[in-house]
Amino acid sequence: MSAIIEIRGLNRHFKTGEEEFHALKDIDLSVERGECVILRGISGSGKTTLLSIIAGLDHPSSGELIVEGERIAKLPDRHLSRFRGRHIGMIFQHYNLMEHLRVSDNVSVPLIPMGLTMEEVDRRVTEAMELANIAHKADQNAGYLSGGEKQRVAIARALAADPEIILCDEPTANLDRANARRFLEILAKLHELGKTILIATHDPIFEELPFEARMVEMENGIIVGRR
Ligand SMILES: Nc1ncnc2c1ncn2[C@@H]1O[C@H](COP(=O)(O)OP(=O)(O)OP(=O)(O)O)[C@@H](O)[C@H]1O
Repeated sequence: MSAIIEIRGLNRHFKTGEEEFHALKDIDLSVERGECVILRGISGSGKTTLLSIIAGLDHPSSGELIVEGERIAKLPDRHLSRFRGRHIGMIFQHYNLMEHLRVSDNVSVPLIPMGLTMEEVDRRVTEAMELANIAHKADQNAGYLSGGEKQRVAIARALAADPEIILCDEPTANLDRANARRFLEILAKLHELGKTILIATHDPIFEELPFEARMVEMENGIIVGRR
């Protein structure tokens, strides 16, 4: 296996007035292709900051980050968004759906810049909705869905471009336990498909994942434990 994400000596400082806040401190993390990594830690430990940097939504203050062989912090913005669109799917706690649009339209959004034929867009959207168990709501407006269904639309949207890497930030925070368990089942399917998955969470339900995952504990911007 080769590392799909390689992080070495990564730091992130934020300037707040005169103060400098050190949100990530000397992070080393190597994630193999097809691996599932659970980043755990209390609120404020740096999980979201780390995921945002891996997604190229934020930049490290120093250190090295290589994703799919690219030093992404060095990519110009235009290339970075294309890179992200192709390689990274993101599932966040707030789903950011376009509520007045149909489920299938929401799922097709990441495919728009890819210049695909209508048939190819339809094929990918249908496949992603089936994988995320939301195909039966394809024509419904996203605004009328339940919380669990909205999340499944967000999952389908993250999968539409068939990215190798899936990043999830507190994905079960707004779900009841039954929907959280359904989310674990979808993750198991993605794992079987060989996706590389990183999840930031403090939800103990991830102890029940039906496949092997690596636990990485964060505290105050530092990785304090791994297993
Ligand atoms: N843009 C910013 N400016 C200043 N401080 C920031 C900024 N972004 C994050 N931080 C700080 O960095 C620390 C880590 O935040 P982060 O959101 O990564 O934590 P987290 O572990 O994901 O927490 P949660 O579980 O609550 O989402 C926090 O103390 C936060 O206030």
